[in-house]
Amino acid sequence: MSEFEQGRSLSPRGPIALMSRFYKYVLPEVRNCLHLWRKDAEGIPDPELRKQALASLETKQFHCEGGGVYAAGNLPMRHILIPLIVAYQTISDYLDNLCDRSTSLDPEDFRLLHQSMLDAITPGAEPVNYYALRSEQNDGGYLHRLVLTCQNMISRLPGYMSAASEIHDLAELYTDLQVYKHIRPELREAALKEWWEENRSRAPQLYWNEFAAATGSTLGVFMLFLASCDSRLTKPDVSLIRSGYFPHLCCLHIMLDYLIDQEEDRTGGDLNFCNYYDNTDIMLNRIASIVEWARKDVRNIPETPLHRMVIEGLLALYLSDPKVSEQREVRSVSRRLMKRSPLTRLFFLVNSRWIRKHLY
Ligand SMILES: CC(C)=CCC/C(C)=C/CC/C(C)=C/CC/C(C)=C/CC/C(C)=C/CC/C(C)=C/CC/C(C)=C/COP(=O)(O)OP(=O)(O)O
Repeated sequence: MSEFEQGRSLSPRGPIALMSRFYKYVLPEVRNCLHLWRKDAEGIPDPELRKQALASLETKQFHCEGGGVYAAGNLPMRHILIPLIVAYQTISDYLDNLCDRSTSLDPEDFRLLHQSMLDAITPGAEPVNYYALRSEQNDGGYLHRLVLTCQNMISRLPGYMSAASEIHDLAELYTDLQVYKHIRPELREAALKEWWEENRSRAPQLYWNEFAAATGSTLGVFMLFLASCDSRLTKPDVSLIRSGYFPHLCCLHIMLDYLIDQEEDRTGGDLNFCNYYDNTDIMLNRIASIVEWARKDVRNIPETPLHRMVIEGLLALYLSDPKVSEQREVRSVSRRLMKRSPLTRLFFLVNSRWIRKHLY
């Protein structure tokens, strides 16, 4: 009987164990997957699709590397989790680029593109022409291969059927966000607020911009992939895990992502969910509250130490980004958020800096 079947935890208990798994297994294996997708993307016939696919792999590599942390939660299953997380995150990053750089502002086009993410997590779903509503269409099968890779990996997760509907729900929220976030700029805020009105009972403590941020994180889905490695996973387990991640931990993740892009987005006139507070102090207090809510939520799910480390890791990873020191206001928010940081966070901070300096 395996360690897993005996019910013993496979999850790292502390930051040193987590980082050693990250360096030894996760980082090299994620990079290997990314290398294979890069080779694949180089063969995309349409020059614009090729450019966006390669750009997403180039500039958003850390999304897959960070997401790969979930494979450290079950090393024996990493041969499934890593290709799955990399393929799913790569679809999301590629489509985000296509929507951002799109000449069309057509919500139906964005929805059809993102149907690929829903198909990726639906075993047996038949891929369609996701580019049917735009002019660039010939990716040589790149997006289909990403979708089929996810489906193939998911079919090897023994507990997946218990998690499927919650994963679908999170992916659908992500899809809605990507549609509303990319339509005509003057319609975006109203569309996002209307959507929040319909969904606000899911996140009663969050404002509309924070709810929208929460839906933009892929971490709830990754955590449910990890949980699906357990053949004994039940639907009540899945609900518990989902509410440990969504909305607060997911919200924290994307608010940090937007925080560090604040000035860039302000200059470019891009929507940024951190720009909807009356002043910096209010934003800081909201983020600090979200950290506390996320900490409280993960206390209710098994393997709490791993999720606590994810919270500390997110703060460390994002707030150590070189973009922080280039923005006066963000630097000050970051300093205040990092005040009285626990040792675990400082340890992840040193590691994040080290990785950026030596492994990039
Ligand atoms: C450098 C490195 C990888 C270090 C990590 C090492 C480390 C310290 C590990 C241990 C600590 C730990 C547990 C860390 C947490 C890691 C983690 C879980 C990271 C998350 C990575 C991830 C999945 C990122 C994805 C982010 C995401 C989904 C972004 C898209 C969301 C979104 C809506 C973005 C905004 O889009 P847009 O406005 O269009 O802007 P851009 O196009 O510019 O993005």
